[in-house]
Amino acid sequence: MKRLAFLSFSAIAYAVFLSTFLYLIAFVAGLPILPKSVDHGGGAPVIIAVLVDLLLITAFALQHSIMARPGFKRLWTMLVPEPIERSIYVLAASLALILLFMLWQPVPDVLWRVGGSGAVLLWAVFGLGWLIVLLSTFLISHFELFGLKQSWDHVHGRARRLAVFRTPFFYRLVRHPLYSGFFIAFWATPYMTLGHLMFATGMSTFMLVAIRFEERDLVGTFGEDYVRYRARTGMLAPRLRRG
Ligand SMILES: C[S@@+](CC[C@H](N)C(=O)[O-])C[C@H]1O[C@@H](n2cnc3c(N)ncnc32)[C@H](O)[C@@H]1O
Repeated sequence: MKRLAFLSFSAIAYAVFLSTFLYLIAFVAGLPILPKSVDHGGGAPVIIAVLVDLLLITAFALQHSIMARPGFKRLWTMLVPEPIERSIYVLAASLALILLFMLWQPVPDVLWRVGGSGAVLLWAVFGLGWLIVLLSTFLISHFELFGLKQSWDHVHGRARRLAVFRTPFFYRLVRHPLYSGFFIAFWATPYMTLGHLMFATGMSTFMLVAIRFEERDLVGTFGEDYVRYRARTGMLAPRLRRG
């Protein structure tokens, strides 16, 4: 019974994540039909908008960075059941994003506006970024990344498996293709406002910091395999020269 309750919780967390992820795509695209997007809804004075937006990005970054650390997970799983620890993380990350969507204050000053075929090209790059994000989650292990696999295994009485070092497809060339996809999706736009620039800059800074922490953990987990991989692979873009 408890196992099924865990699985239901993980399924709900996954559904919340999926809805949040889809909303994020529309939010960054600035779709005017949304109640709130990076460019629509709200109307605070610029200084208030900048402060609120920076706080929202910082809250998201802190939630993500703290809850992903092995030390935090060790302490946290003394309080919460291990099979749903990842689902709680996924739910917390989604809630931090929902908070950002709700309270985001657009700063509508336009920095660039591209029309015609340039706009089509930029939208295509934007779509490609999201596709890379989604594909990368499946390359690493989509259902494990979003907590479903852990509670599924628990229902079937399977012991928790150790992390496996993988370098499939994009990962052969780039160590963090999922983040590369986010970089592309956040920056490729035919209509860049000051608010969007703040969002893209804040999230990009967070990802660069997150990579430092993640790589430290990955070296701790996979040791020399990861050190050698790091030496031969690009961080966010493929290396042009081998060395
Ligand atoms: C949100 S994913 C991001 C993965 C990577 N930073 C990227 O941008 O593609 C984070 C999880 O992926 C795992 N991970 C990252 N690189 C990995 C690899 N080469 N093999 C296995 N797991 C990896 C980390 O341990 C962490 O649990």
